[in-house]
Amino acid sequence: MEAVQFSTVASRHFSAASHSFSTSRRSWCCRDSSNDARKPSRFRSSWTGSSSPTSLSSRNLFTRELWGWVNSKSVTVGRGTHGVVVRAEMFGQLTSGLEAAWNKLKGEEVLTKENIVEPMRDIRRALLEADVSLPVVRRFVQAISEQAIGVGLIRGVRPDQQLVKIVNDELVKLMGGEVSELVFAKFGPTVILLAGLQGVGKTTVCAKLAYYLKKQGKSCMLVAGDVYRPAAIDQLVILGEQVDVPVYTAGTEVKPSDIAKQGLEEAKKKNIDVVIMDTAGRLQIDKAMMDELKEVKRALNPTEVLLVVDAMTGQEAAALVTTFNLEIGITGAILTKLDGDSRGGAALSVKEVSGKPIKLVGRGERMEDLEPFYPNRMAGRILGMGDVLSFVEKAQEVMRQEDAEELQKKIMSAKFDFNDFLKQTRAVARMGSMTRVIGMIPGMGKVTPAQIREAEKSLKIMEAMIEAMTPEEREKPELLAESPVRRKRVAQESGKTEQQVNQLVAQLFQMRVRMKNLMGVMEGGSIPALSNLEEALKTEQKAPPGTARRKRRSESRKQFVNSASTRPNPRGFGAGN
Ligand SMILES: Nc1nc2c(ncn2[C@@H]2O[C@H](COP(=O)(O)OP(=O)(O)OP(=O)(O)O)[C@@H](O)[C@H]2O)c(=O)[nH]1
Repeated sequence: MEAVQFSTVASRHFSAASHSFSTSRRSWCCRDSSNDARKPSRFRSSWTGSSSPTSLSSRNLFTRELWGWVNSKSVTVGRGTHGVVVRAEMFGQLTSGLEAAWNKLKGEEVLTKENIVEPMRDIRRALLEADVSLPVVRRFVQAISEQAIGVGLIRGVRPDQQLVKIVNDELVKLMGGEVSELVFAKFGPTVILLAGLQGVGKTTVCAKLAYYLKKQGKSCMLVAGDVYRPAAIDQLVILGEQVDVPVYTAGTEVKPSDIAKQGLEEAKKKNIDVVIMDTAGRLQIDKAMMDELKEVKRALNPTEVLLVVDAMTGQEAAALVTTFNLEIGITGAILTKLDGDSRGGAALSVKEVSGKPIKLVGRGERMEDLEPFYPNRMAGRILGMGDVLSFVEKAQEVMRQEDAEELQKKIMSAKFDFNDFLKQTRAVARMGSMTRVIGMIPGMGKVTPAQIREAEKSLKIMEAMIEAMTPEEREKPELLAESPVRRKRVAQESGKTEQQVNQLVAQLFQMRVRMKNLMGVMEGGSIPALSNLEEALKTEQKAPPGTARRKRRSESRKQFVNSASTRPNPRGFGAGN
């Protein structure tokens, strides 16, 4: 068998051969699927030939190949039909609990309200056992169920894999979505105040953080503010030496807020970039500790106030973050001891319960064991299903491309109907907020938030009217164009005015012509086509009043006449029937 590295030939020639991913060899193997003979040159010719890699058939092949990949015996994704079990080391119990949920869906064709009941119960149980707080679990399961029922069928993707993807995306959201970066002061030293209960790893985090920031080229200074445990000062000095960072100490007789002020002055004199202040912990929250922290905070005016919490305390960690935030005001949390026997409750609950992000995580006792908290990586680890996730993402991408191609055909033949309209609007909604989507369209940079809000409102109104149409009317808008009675019915059923329905129908016909024209401009390539599109948009905007519109109107009329099986009433919308 001709084995090649995926990164080289196979990546470019993906759909020309069938692939299997062997985890033991960590390389991609390509085999000509139509002919077992080993003919690497044939792969090349099929891709340098006339058939475009983006043609519909090649994409179908691509989907099939991916399907083969993820189902091949050598792929290690979960138990049962996939063969070997891969379980994330971290949160092992949670991972196997969730695995039970996917397994319940084996053999199902689609996700339905009925067949997700059991998996949802498993997900709920797994999260509760991981010590995730109950309200968080409730919201999470609710969100998953809603999406699972509403999700469309993706060709080649099994329902259990779809569910894995939905759970993954929700887990990422639950943990805050994006990485929450540390904030640095614009002028003078950045001050990071660390707080937390006894033994959670504060002192260790001080040094780890200095080590982490030093690697980013920042000079650091540690300030020893734990005056109640003399050993804590010594510990900080030793750790400071270990990471080669100066430590400011003033003994145990000085008030922590004074130590803070003196330390900060010293750092300013030395032009230090970041000052990290260690504070005393307590066995549990008490008023004296909170008052002292408030005083230190006032003295330092810190850029970041980070609460250090122990991951092994589960949802208790989330409750602590909430309390500290209410009492002293914090900017985020650092979760330590994630390398230990933590069940996941803390990582999953902190953001949702307290509203404050986990900024960093400690995963060991060594100085280098501190890293940013990546919600997506964490979700991946919890699920232990990297292969399935990337497969579903790729399949979704392929589906989007196929959709786009079908859409393109409809646009070119001016057959774009209300079903397409609804489908496209919903697809856009799935891509994220309107602001984000608009931001990706060339020439749309100057759209104001107010305009976007208006557009979102209009889309909702349009959706309501389209939903009140019969399937036949959606497919053949001509029926509505010809019949005021139908339009009146749609208006009544959707709770909108007849004028709004008339406008919507008229807009669809105008849209058909405009899109056909623009698609014509875009044909022929990607990058030049994009600039052509921008040019076309600009020309449309610049055209003297009346010219473009007149041209569009006449084309719109022509198109309308062509597309209607019977001609609409020449008196136009609103004329009696
Ligand atoms: N396994 C593991 N151990 C850690 C981690 N972070 C800290 N520790 C250990 O936890 C213990 C307590 O850490 P300290 O830094 O002394 O905790 P502290 O919060 O400063 O404690 P007090 O000074 O008593 O308030 C030490 O043995 C550390 O080595 C971590 O991420 N993983």
